[in-house]
Amino acid sequence: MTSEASTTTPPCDTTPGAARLEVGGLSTSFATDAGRIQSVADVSFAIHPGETLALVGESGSGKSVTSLTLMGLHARTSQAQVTGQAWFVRRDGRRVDLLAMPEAEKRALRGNELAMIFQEPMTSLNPVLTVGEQIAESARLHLKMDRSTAHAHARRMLELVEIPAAAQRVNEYPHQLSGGMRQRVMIALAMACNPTLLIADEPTTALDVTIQAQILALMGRLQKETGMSMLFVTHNLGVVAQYADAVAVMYAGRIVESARVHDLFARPEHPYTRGLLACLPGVARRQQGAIGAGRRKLVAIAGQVSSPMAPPPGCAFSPRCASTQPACDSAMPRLEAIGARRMLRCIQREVTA
Ligand SMILES: Nc1ncnc2c1ncn2[C@@H]1O[C@H](COP(=O)(O)OP(=O)(O)OP(=O)(O)O)[C@@H](O)[C@H]1O
Repeated sequence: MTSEASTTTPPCDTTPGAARLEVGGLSTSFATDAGRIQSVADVSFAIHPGETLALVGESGSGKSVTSLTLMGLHARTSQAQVTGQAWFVRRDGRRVDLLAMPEAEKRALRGNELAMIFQEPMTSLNPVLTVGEQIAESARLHLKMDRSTAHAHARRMLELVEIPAAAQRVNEYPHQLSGGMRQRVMIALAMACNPTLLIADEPTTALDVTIQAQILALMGRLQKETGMSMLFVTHNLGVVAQYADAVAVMYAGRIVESARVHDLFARPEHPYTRGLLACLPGVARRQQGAIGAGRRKLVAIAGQVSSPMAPPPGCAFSPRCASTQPACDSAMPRLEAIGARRMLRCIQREVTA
């Protein structure tokens, strides 16, 4: 652990009580044969009602671990150790800490007010139940519907996610559906109890580009209609530019920068964010009014992410940072508020300001 670990960042929202979810100083570590690894450290962000926060970062940066920690879905065998807070405003207005609540209470929230969809629906759909039975089961459990009302609800949900011939599909098994249809079923299942927060972990990555666009458009429409908030995990900044309201950039288990999407694309502050945006084709940047965006070539950031087993003593990005200086290697910079809904973890700004 680094010197910063003892001083965690408080929830980062500037208007207390306005957010649907306020995460503060969330850290998750796992026991492995080679020792305990810190997969996520001091993660803080806020999601407002009806808004989408995109969590972006390279593979292994801790996006999925953050989502699974919020849902309380780590396998028991992983011996996950979690600290921090995640204040969630329930439908009845009560503010509860997702990380501190008893498992039974959490189970009642999951699939109800709090739902999640994954990249590969086959891992979460039950292969031996029809898609209708799966949606109906959730409606019976959480909405206390009787059998026939729940079955009718399942069909309506399939219609809502624009599955053609829903009356017939409701009686089919997951393996009878295409990848895009299965992802729609996952969304129907997640939406069955009208969640107020949906966590979507790379929900379209496994699909081809046309189907991806359809699914993203569908999710955008459902969000508008229901007013739910969304945590959208992705490594695709083009998707962020088009669909998210706010964005938090993760690097090696930590948030390095967060902002409203337009602000981040127009004025990226962290050298890592600048590197990521340089990798983005001009069209997505222009959509967000990014300064000086042209038809850029895709550029990869040189170097590799440090191993979570052996993190560097200071800023984890320092070994790859073009503007690093000696102070960057002495202590992990803190995530600091630098404006309305803007956070930055970098000492460069203090030095150059
Ligand atoms: N159960 C576990 N036990 C040990 N290490 C884990 C466990 N789950 C995740 N990790 C490690 O935590 C780190 C973060 O993983 P995570 O899956 O959150 O990354 P990610 O940003 O979601 O990547 P991707 O985009 O590839 O899904 C990685 O180094 C991963 O190997």
